[in-house]
Amino acid sequence: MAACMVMGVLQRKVTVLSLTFRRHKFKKKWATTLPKLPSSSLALQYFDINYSMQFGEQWPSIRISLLCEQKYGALVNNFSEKEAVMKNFYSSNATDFISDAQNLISLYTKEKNVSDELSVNATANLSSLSKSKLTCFTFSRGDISRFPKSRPDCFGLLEYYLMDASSLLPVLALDIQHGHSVLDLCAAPGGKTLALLQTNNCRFLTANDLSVSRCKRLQTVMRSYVPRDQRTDKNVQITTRDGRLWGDVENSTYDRVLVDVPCTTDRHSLLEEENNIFHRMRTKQRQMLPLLQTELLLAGILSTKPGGEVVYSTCTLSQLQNEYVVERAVELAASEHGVHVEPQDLSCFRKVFKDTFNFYQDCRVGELVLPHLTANFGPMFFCKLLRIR
Ligand SMILES: C[S@@+](CC[C@H](N)C(=O)[O-])C[C@H]1O[C@@H](n2cnc3c(N)ncnc32)[C@H](O)[C@@H]1O
Repeated sequence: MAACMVMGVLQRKVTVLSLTFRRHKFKKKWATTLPKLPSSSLALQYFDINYSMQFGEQWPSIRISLLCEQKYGALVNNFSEKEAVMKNFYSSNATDFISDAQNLISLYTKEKNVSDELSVNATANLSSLSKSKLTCFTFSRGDISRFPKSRPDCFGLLEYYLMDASSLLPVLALDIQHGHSVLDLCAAPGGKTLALLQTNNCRFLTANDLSVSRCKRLQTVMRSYVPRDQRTDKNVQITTRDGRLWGDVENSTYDRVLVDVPCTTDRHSLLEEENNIFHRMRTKQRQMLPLLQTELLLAGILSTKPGGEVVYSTCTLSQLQNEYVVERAVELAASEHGVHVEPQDLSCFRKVFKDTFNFYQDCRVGELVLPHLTANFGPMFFCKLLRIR
């Protein structure tokens, strides 16, 4: 009897031990077979696989540029006392890349054979570019000088906003004309919103972003750069709605819509661990990006008036998030909503901004700025759609 009890206790111990042993064994195996790579390394692995296929022999050059320090431009605040700061920029050998392009445009339009080569659409784009009031200084190709931190002018407004200069290309492509109503669907933290206001052409601007905390940053940008009388409730409205639903709320309303979507933010993903979309816990969210982007672009299309224009932009090189999204949204707008939009030819941007940016030559729709060691801006994809009806 006593022997039986001892055997029973021993058996239970052995069972418990073996269970415990198995659990530890499993844990150990899990830990050794799945090393915790930093999110930035996962991003690099992912880009190496996908972008080497997409860009072929150009990939090593883009890759090294993405891993090196990004170049900035200084968007001059047209609302500030800007003369002194502009003089300083010129004396430090920076130039305004937009006025450089405008000089090229006037040369092109004088050379009759060059303007004959351009489509009607491209000629219209050039004509609106030549009237742009935006001013953004950059250092020339190969010059890696940096701009100092912006300071307030005598009225307390900051004199310039530092940003990737290629971020201005979607704003320039949007071609805001006097009296236009404008929607910036994914606006925070507000670099492009600020540029939209700098055109001084918006009759009314709605800046929306789903994130409340990022909208607070947008409000800070507005307060730091835009005088109070230019951001009254009559001029500017800041909202925090889900942009995907915008088409239901304000259908066919705006002359111009900017859809600057969340994406894999390739440069950020390679260099920063914080808020990295390649974190293992965010895999699903990353995989869902093309769907979210398509829904946002579709909402942007629906909220544009017939005859109005939408610009879609990202800061990724990914074809899945760029051209494919545009093509899918164009299809869905027609099939599900009977709304017709046409991608516009922006190849003239490649011509007139070639001294500042390095463009990819083979996009099916839209234009893509590729990072390059001598002009380390981008990535920036932008595509303009004209709503026909
Ligand atoms: C690339 S950032 C926009 C950058 C901004 N345009 C700028 O130039 O400063 C994308 C933004 O989309 C916002 N977003 C994400 N999902 C959204 C949604 N469903 N509706 C509206 N905004 C969204 C994010 O909070 C993020 O601020």
